[in-house]
Amino acid sequence: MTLLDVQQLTLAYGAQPVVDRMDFTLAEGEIGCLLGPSGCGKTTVLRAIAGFERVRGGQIRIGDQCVSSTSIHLPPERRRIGMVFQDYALFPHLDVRENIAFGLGKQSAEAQRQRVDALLDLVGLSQQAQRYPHELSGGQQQRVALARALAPQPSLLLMDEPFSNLDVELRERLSLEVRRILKDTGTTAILVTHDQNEAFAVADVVALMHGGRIQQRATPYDLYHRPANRFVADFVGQGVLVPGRVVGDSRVQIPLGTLRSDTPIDCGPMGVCPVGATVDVLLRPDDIVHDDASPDTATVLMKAFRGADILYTLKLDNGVKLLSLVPSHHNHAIGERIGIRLDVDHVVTFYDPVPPPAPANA
Ligand SMILES: Nc1ncnc2c1ncn2[C@@H]1O[C@H](COP(=O)(O)OP(=O)(O)OP(=O)(O)O)[C@@H](O)[C@H]1O
Repeated sequence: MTLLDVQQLTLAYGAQPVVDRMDFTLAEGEIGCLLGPSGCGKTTVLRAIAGFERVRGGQIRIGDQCVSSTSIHLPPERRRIGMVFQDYALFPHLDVRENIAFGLGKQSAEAQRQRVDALLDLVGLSQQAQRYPHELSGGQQQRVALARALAPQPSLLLMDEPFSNLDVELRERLSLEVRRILKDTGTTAILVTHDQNEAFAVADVVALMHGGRIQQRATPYDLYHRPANRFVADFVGQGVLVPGRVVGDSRVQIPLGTLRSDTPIDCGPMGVCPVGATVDVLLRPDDIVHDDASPDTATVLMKAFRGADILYTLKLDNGVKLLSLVPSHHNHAIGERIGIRLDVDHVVTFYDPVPPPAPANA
């Protein structure tokens, strides 16, 4: 069942448009993510769903109720929404147990105690129940904030950059833990972040925003392996675009060989690309495999040590640059030639029509 249905949502601050006719849905129990560069409007969308911003067009439905449209605006406290913010926003004068119990006012003392005990157990803080926020680490404070938001069993949980105040290692651990907690409780949630690793760790489905629009809504896997356009390909993961020539319905030739796509090569308005068309082919660092036995070689231009792997920037003799992720025990010097071969699972091509040359005397 669809729990959140955002249709043709249009938002603006004064005369400044922020979001333009955005569609976004979430099924019950699904975790979505709004991902995108700073200023693309993620937080504004979240605030509109929470009821803190009025919409300029379109509508937002939660369950079977329209909560926002140009004529309807349900106040935030009537939307059954839980929120987790970047700065935790815990009450400093209440201990962990009291913070979590805060939104449970109408329940009996015994029901409250049982609910808080269950949540303390869920977020792994049963031993810290009597502590005050200043006596907790950042990660522990964020878990309290999550437990507090989940306590009244919201129909939808909104999380705005919840991990950005944490160090990288904790961010990774907590994001996996938050996903586990949301799945255990069957909570429908939206995460807002500009960090793709966080988006991939937490979400079932990611909407990548840019210029007030969703560029692609897809699973993390498809966003990486089947980017819909150049912006998505560039924002998500690393990679390079190399020139390719279409040599058949689903085959494209690039400097290191011929790739076979599982779908016909698309030339936009022209439909399936005719033989001879030129396209750009996306090559991810994991598409280029280091292989001493390969007849194809490239020169090491740069290298970035990443612990388990080294990310090499390579140059072919024809000047084309590539990225290759190689286990770090293959430690090559800059300027060295190394053997490489293609190992491409998903062929991603982009076609942009080349404008005809201007007449010489124009
Ligand atoms: N209260 C406001 N008044 C006017 N303009 C605003 C207001 N809040 C945000 N904006 C503008 O609206 C646009 C979208 O802002 P928003 O905070 O939604 O982006 P974001 O994608 O969440 O960015 P970030 O990742 O930096 O938080 C930006 O250009 C921002 O400057």
